[in-house]
Amino acid sequence: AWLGSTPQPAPNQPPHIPLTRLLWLLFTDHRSMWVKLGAEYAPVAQLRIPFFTTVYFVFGPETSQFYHREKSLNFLKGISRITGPFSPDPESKYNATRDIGENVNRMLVDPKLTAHMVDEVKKMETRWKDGVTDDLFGDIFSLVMKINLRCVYSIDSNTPDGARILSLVPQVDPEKIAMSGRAYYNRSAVIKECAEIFEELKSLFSRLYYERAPTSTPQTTDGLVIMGNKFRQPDGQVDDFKLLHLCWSFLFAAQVNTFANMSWVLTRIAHDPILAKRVYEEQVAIFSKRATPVTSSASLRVAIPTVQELGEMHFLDRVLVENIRVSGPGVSMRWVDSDLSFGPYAIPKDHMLAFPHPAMHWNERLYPDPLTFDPDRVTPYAGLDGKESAGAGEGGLHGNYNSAVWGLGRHPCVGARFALAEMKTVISTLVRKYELHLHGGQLPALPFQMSSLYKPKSKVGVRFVERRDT
Ligand code: HEM
Repeated sequence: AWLGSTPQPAPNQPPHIPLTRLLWLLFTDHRSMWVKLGAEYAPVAQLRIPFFTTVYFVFGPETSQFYHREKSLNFLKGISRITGPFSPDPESKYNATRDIGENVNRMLVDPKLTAHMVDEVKKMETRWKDGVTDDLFGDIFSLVMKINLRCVYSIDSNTPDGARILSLVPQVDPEKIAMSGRAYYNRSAVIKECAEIFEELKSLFSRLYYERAPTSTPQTTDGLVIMGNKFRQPDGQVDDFKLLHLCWSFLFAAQVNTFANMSWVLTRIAHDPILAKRVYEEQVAIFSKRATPVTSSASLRVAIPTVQELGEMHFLDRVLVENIRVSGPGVSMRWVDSDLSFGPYAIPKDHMLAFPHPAMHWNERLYPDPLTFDPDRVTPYAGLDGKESAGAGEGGLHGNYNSAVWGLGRHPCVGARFALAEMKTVISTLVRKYELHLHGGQLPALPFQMSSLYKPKSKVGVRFVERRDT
């Protein structure tokens, strides 16, 4: 009955989306699915998903402030309904968000941060044969994980422990698991495998902590030691579960979108010579402003950007953010903790409430020609309802309720500044040294995915041709 029929909603209940309608759009036109459903059902609709729950959807910019600011919408419970069984903490008892923010934002004042990142880029380059990678997204995936382990937890991926962590973490990447068929038809086996990996990771992280803690000073910048100290219990032992949970949540949160966005932007640069020229020219302009200007091609190829210089890369900023907007098919989820209303509609507690990003980010009245990548776009502060965006005038990454690329309101991305620093350092380093050429010349096709940023189905090859002295 759930598949075929559309129940009549109670008077104050929003309309039902027939599951067949959603499935039809999914298979025939997944890119415009949320935009079409938004056009048909905005502002609120419900969908009964067999064996799961009823999900209420709010669509578009008119609902953005309500969704992002409402106190009784539970972010952690929302995530844990999807990925919880495959996480170290199925009941989401420990909220690692604040600790993650504290950990990564502290790194931004480390003067060696960008040098460490550039060093990891160099190691990646040595693995390319004749400057060619046939799997850009794969290479960037491991680059980002290596940078994050090294910069935040001082774990070198070339050590046996680092290499082991690097091989284990992708196996418990909840996004990958949620997109794999096995998570549904062989659920208990997948949960058991995850639990075994979490046990091994827990011992690894705690052992590294105990090895380092005795010789560390109060000024240490080693995030693993700082966090371990924080989780020290009165008996001197570290709460190793919290340490594991934090390390895993951080590695996952810092990985999925950062690596995908960095890879997409490099792919676009390799595909579009005009974009490549604009990105490169901004780099030239920024480095020529140094007290000792970096002007020769040879010195430009090896210069290491400072965090302050990264902040001046405004064009690259717009490229990165525009790419998240275009490449994000994802749906944000919250658990409804207490009964809510939106306009005439009642949204009962103990259900899921979802905000499909495309219904706002690909809304053509807000973003004309929405699927076209255009870094010169300006996102209006006033919504389609004519009302000013809640954050109007505040500025910052989370100030405009028409743009949720970095999250908004009660749950903004705590790693946004770190992610930008990392993406800009890597892209700046590669673009100053190389001209990029995309194999086949075509942007990769986009498969159906529920992930927050698309990952292409097939591998993306890029040739990095070293720039010559001019
Ligand atoms: C391109 C890279 C990134 C993008 C596009 C991105 C995007 C987002 C978005 C849209 C949200 C809000 C989700 C929602 O409302 O449901 C979010 C939350 C979050 N992000 Fe990011 N993120 C990125 C990188 C990072 C990094 C590098 C870290 C950590 C180092 C991080 C940590 C987090 C955390 C912990 C939250 C949850 C915040 C909370 O509990 O309120 N993110 N991110």
